[in-house]
Amino acid sequence: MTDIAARLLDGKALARSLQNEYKKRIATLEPKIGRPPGLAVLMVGENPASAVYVRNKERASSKVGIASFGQHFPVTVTQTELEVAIDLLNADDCVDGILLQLPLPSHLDATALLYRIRPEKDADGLHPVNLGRLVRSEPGLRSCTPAGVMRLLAEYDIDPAGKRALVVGRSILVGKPMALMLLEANASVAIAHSHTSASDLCDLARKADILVPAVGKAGLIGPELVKPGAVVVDVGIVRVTNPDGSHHLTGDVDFDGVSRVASAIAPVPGGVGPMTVALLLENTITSWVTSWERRRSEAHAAL
Ligand SMILES: NC(=O)C1=CN([C@@H]2O[C@H](COP(=O)(O)OP(=O)(O)OC[C@H]3O[C@@H](n4cnc5c(N)ncnc54)[C@H](OP(=O)(O)O)[C@@H]3O)[C@@H](O)[C@H]2O)C=CC1
Ligand SMILES: Nc1nc(=O)c2c([nH]1)NC[C@@H]1CN(c3ccc(C(=O)N[C@@H](CCC(=O)O)C(=O)O)cc3)C=[N+]21
Repeated sequence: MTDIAARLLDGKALARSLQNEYKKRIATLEPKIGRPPGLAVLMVGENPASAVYVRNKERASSKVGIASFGQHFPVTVTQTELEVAIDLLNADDCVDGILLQLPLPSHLDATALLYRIRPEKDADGLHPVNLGRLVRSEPGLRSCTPAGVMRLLAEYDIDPAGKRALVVGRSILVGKPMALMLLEANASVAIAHSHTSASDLCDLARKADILVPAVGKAGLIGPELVKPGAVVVDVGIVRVTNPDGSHHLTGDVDFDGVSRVASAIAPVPGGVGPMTVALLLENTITSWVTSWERRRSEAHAAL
């Protein structure tokens, strides 16, 4: 095996510097706008990956000066109760971003709820209007995780143009928008999923210059699936129970093995996760500024 010491794609450090920029931007604009940006997170029940996300989001929001409007519902919450919560947040002028934590318990219709969020407040970029804009390569609010991956690649001067990319996973939250963003950046993109045979996954992965696993299965990607010199961006988040009952987070990638083959690797934790949080803050700030500009131009038009 070629022994290459892979570069670490340090999402944690990049997210920290982005947060410092956001903090300055908010401090400059808040006196003009007259209120801080507001982000509302709706979470239902207990999900370990969501709990990590919610905790990190709240910490980062308070650090940069975004007001949090978190609401945590029990698993027994009804569709109507969530609809009412979304309607109130849609109408609340202090709320710029609304995020509905996924997955939801199976008695709830996640799609209907995502469609109910006003597209201008869709901090997660999951409303069909925003997904449609992405398909068309138009500006709009974009899914935070794939947008975070693209920002991380750019930071390390990794240009997907002309490269072969493989995205493993095809969810609306990560896999599909990830593939579209890599395509927009002129990569030749393939997508693998649960119906892809093990041998096809192996063939596709070993050809990929950029490999983005987004599945949630620890150890799915070992060194035998990685082209020497490839860039590997691990999106998966898996909570593993240690023998002593404590927990740690890992991704889809066998980090030790793959980092000997890849030229660059984004680890879990410390890679894509913090970038997701950063891009969520960025989307919220974008909505805050856009809604202020819209209101200002409406006020001018009324004069
Ligand atoms: N780092 C971060 O910021 C974030 C991390 N995550 C993590 O990323 C992972 C994926 O999240 P999400 O997309 O929401 O999850 P989903 O469960 O919605 O999607 C998983 C995808 O993986 C595919 N899949 C399942 N098993 C295999 C397999 N053996 N081989 C190839 N593909 C497979 C599924 O295929 P099919 O469509 O056929 O079912 C599906 O498309 C999770 O671990 C999640 O916690 C999620 C969001 C943000
Ligand atoms: N509508 C919706 N949008 C999401 O984006 C979404 C979601 N639902 N449901 C759950 C998943 C999971 N997810 C994570 C984001 C960041 C970290 C994160 O900050 N990870 C740190 C963890 C550090 C620590 O250990 O605290 C890291 O990887 O370094 C984790 C998980 C977003 N998700």
